[in-house]
Order: sequence, then structure tokens, then C-alpha cells
Amino acid sequence: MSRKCDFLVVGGGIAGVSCAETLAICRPNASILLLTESRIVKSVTNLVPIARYLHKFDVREQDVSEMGVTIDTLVDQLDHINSSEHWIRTKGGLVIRYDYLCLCTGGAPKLFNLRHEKSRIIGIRDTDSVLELQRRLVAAKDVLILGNGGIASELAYELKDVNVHWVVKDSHISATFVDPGAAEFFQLARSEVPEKDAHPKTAIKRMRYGEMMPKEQQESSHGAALGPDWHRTFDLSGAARNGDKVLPKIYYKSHILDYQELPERGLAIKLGHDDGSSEEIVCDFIVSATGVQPRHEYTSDSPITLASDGGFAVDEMMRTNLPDVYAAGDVCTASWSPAPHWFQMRLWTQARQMGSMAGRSMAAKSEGETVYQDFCFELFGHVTQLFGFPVVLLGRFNGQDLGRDYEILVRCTRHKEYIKFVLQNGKLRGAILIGDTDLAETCENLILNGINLEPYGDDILNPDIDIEDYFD
Ligand SMILES: Cc1cc2nc3c(=O)[nH]c(=O)nc-3n(C[C@H](O)[C@H](O)[C@H](O)COP(=O)(O)OP(=O)(O)OC[C@H]3O[C@@H](n4cnc5c(N)ncnc54)[C@H](O)[C@@H]3O)c2cc1C
Ligand SMILES: NC(=O)C1=CN([C@@H]2O[C@H](COP(=O)(O)OP(=O)(O)OC[C@H]3O[C@@H](n4cnc5c(N)ncnc54)[C@H](OP(=O)(O)O)[C@@H]3O)[C@@H](O)[C@H]2O)C=CC1
Repeated sequence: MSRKCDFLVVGGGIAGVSCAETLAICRPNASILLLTESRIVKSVTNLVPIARYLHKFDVREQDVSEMGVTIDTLVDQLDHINSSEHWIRTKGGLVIRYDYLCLCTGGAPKLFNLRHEKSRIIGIRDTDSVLELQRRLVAAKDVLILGNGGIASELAYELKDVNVHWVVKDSHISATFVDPGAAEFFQLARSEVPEKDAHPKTAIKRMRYGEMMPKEQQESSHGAALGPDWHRTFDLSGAARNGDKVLPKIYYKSHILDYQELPERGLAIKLGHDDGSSEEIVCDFIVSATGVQPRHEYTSDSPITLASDGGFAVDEMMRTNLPDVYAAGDVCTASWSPAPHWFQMRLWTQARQMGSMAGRSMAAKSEGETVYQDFCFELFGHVTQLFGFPVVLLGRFNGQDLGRDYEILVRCTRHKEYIKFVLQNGKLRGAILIGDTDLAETCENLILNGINLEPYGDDILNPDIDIEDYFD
């Protein structure tokens, strides 16, 4: 059995749906087929600009049948690609001929394990994995979270009625997103209840590179899924019935040395600490929030070039090395020389941008036109929530790849805001904005225009000076 389409998009996550929707706009009379293994597809809703290039949005899960008339859909799994003859075969045995193909098959949790029994280690990726987490929490009293990124930070904040043991390699929490100062801000906000009508002091501090990162931290670089608010739709309570919220016990600069099954009780876990000491804890199970790896469980007639992280290498037009085969989202790896203020992070934000770029690129190619890379790839921008605070990350917000010759300027008001500017040769290279700072658009402009801020000194973050007026 076979069928033909002009554009075939594989994957019903944000990247695939954004790609298909962009194609439907650019080529309304073309035949567009979205092939996805799961009936649930994800699309972007309530897209709200919060600066010139920065958006906040919600993600809607819907049944594939609700995708609208301009996009055909098929629930099946991609099994094999014949790129030279332009057809694919699904696991269900269907052959689909295409003119242009975009692979948006996402990622899978990169699970920690010591080649032991894995039954008590879970990863979080999609709704099924959260339901599995929920199921295990019902009878759990102690959970170990391994990892120090987005998922670990969200779980450490959301899990309740269970003792959370949070094991991180770093010397501060949420290291993939924030620096030690912001981590401290989050922890104070969680451990202290601000006194009624308190007026916490605002502090401004400038530090050179060496002052702000603990020595051992300096070298390490950081770098159909769920996404914002995934944890709000599920009851993530354990069986400990602690009543009030117990803060996670955090094990800094630590790692799992070994673990073994305890009949009836779970796991005896041996933790190693960077200072050479070790300790043992007992937990019901481990959540391995240890990153994501590109997912492509299908074959092709010619090899698709992979980047070092296992993602499909794509150029700035989202093309792979195979003719008329594109890729977008977590499954791909940006392999063009990036703009100075942009780098890849596997986020919804970038899955949407890449999916839309691939759609525009395929549509243009099909009509012999030329398009240029979207401006969003000029500047890294991400809007999220961490520990109950709105967070905006811009440019090289943690000094990524800036070597050592940069300094930071921080303005902090407890329980209210934490603003960090990353400055190199007097120019703004990145920013972390926690709280309702209204500085996102100003920071975008400062980063992109490369204005020399030295003449303004620390006044640039003086709360009594509205810097938006300075630079409007
Ligand atoms: C728990 C969690 C929380 C997150 N929170 C945030 C957040 O707050 N903000 C943020 O920006 N990002 C967040 N992310 C990251 C974000 O979810 C991903 O970066 C983004 O969803 C990737 O989108 P994608 O379309 O590339 O991949 P996916 O969403 O993984 O979609 C891939 C799709 O391809 C389908 N598929 C796979 N293989 C095949 C095949 N062989 N045949 C057919 N179909 C196939 C899958 O079923 C799925 O529908 C989170 C991720 C996780 C796991
Ligand atoms: N609010 C948001 O924007 C959210 C975004 N996400 C995104 O979803 C994806 C998946 O999230 P997540 O799994 O948290 O991935 P992240 O990349 O955010 O974090 C992975 C963490 O695990 C650490 N790690 C990796 N391997 C090990 C190991 N063997 N032992 C101990 N620690 C390890 C990493 O350290 P190191 O970096 O040093 O390797 C890092 O701290 C990411 O792209 C993330 O950005 C997820 C949740 C929320």
C-alpha cells in the first residue's frame, strides 16, 4: 500500500507541528502529511511577545485528528527512509513517497545507570513517564533526583509529601540555567517566608570572572516531550504525608558510586562526594534527570550525518546531508557556525523556531526561492519559570564560551528579583532576569547593538534609573 505527498513531516511534537503549520501557511495548496507514532500532538498556543524576539507561550496537547484540514495526519512509526528514491516505509508497512521530508522525532531521556538493574530508575520525557512517576510516588517516602538541570529543578520544587534527595555534581543548584548567585536567591526565597510588608534591601555587586565561580566550577561548561507547567497537571505527592513542604536535601558536588536493590524497601545508594568522602542513603527509586539524547530509531539508505552529540547535523536551512531531507527540534544538532549570541539548547523555544525555519526552508526550495535564517537565531532567548519565579535567559547568560575575561554585574532584592548582566569589554553579552524586571527588551537591544556600557558604570543597574529610557 502506498501514498504520495509533497511534504512529509515526521513527529508530532512542537518541532514537527510548527514545521507542518509553517508549510501550510507558505504552501497552502501543497499536500502536507504529518506522520507521528503518538495520537497526541503538541502545538503552540497563546504566543505572547515579551520583547522583540522573545516569546512566552503555552503548549496545547490535542488529538492528531484535530490538526485542521490543511495538514493530513497519519499515526504510524517511521521505519526506513529511501532518500535516493524519495520514499519512506512505516512500521505498519505503508510506503509514502515525498518531495521533501522533515525529521522531527525529538529526544529521549539520557538515563544514568551503572549497568545494573534499571527497574528503579526512571526518566521523564512525556505524559506516560510522568504517569509512571506518579504511580511510584504513591507508595514512596524517599526519592533521589539525579541531575541539576531543568527537570531536576522543577521536580525539586514540585514534589511534595516525599523526602527528596537531590544529588548534583555542582556546587549550586540549577547549574544548567543559573549561576551560584541566582541559585542562592532561589533557595533563600524557598527557605524564608518574607516578613509582612518587609522592604528587603537591593544590593548591586560587580565581580570579575574569578570571584564568582567556585574554582572547580570554572572549567565545566553547561549546555514529544513535556514542557512548561507539565508538573501542574499531575499530583506529584508521595506517601510521606509531611504536611508542610519539606525542602529537598541537597547533596552538592556528589555522584552515585553504586546502588543495590533492597528487598521490600527500594535501593541502598552509595554517594561519593568530591572531597573523597561517601555516604549511604535509602530511596524508593531514582529519577534520572540527566539530560536528553536525540531519538532516531529508524534506518536510511544512506547514512545521515550525525553531530558529536548524536543529533542529525543540520545547516542554517535545517538541511541534513541527504537530498531534500531536513531535521528540526531535539533530534537535530545545529551544525552551522552560530551567531555570537546564540547557542543550541534542547528547549520548546528552539523546537518551535527550528520547526518553523525548516518549514520555510522546504517551502522556498520547492518554489526555487531563497530564504534567510530567521532572526531568532541571532540571539539565544528563553522564557521559563523556576521555583515559582519568572525567568528570562538571554545571550550567553552564564558566560558560556566567553573564556575567563568577562565580569558580571548583579542587582538582587531578596524575594523580588535577581538580575545578572554578563559584560565583556564593556558590552552586554548575556543576562539572567529573575522576577518581573521588564528588562528583557532593553537587554535584547544592548546585546544586539553591542553598545559600550562602561561609561555608565554600575548605574546601568541602578534601580532608581530607568535604563530603558537611556537606550530607547
Ligand atoms: C519533563 C520535561 C520538561 C520540559 N520543560 C521544558 C520547558 O519548561 N521549557 C522548554 O522550553 N522546554 C522544556 N522541555 C524540553 C522540550 O520539551 C523539548 O525540547 C521539546 O519538546 C522538543 O520538541 P521536539 O518536537 O523536537 O521533540 P518531542 O516533543 O520529543 O516530539 C517528538 C515526536 O516525534 C514522535 N516520534 C519519535 N520517533 C518517531 C518515529 N519513528 N515515527 C513517528 N513519530 C516518531 C514522538 O512520538 C513525538 O511525537 C522539557 C522537556 C522535558 C522532558
Ligand atoms: N524550564 C525549562 O526550560 C526546562 C527545560 N527542560 C529541558 O528539557 C531537556 C531535558 O531536561 P533535563 O533532563 O533536566 O536536562 P538538562 O540538560 O537540563 O540537565 C541535565 C543535568 O544532568 C546532569 N548530568 C548529566 N549526566 C549526569 C550523570 N551521569 N550524573 C549526574 N548528573 C548528570 C547535567 O550536568 P552537566 O550539564 O554538567 O552534564 C545537568 O546538570 C533539557 O534540554 C532541558 O533544558 C526541562 C525542564 C524544564
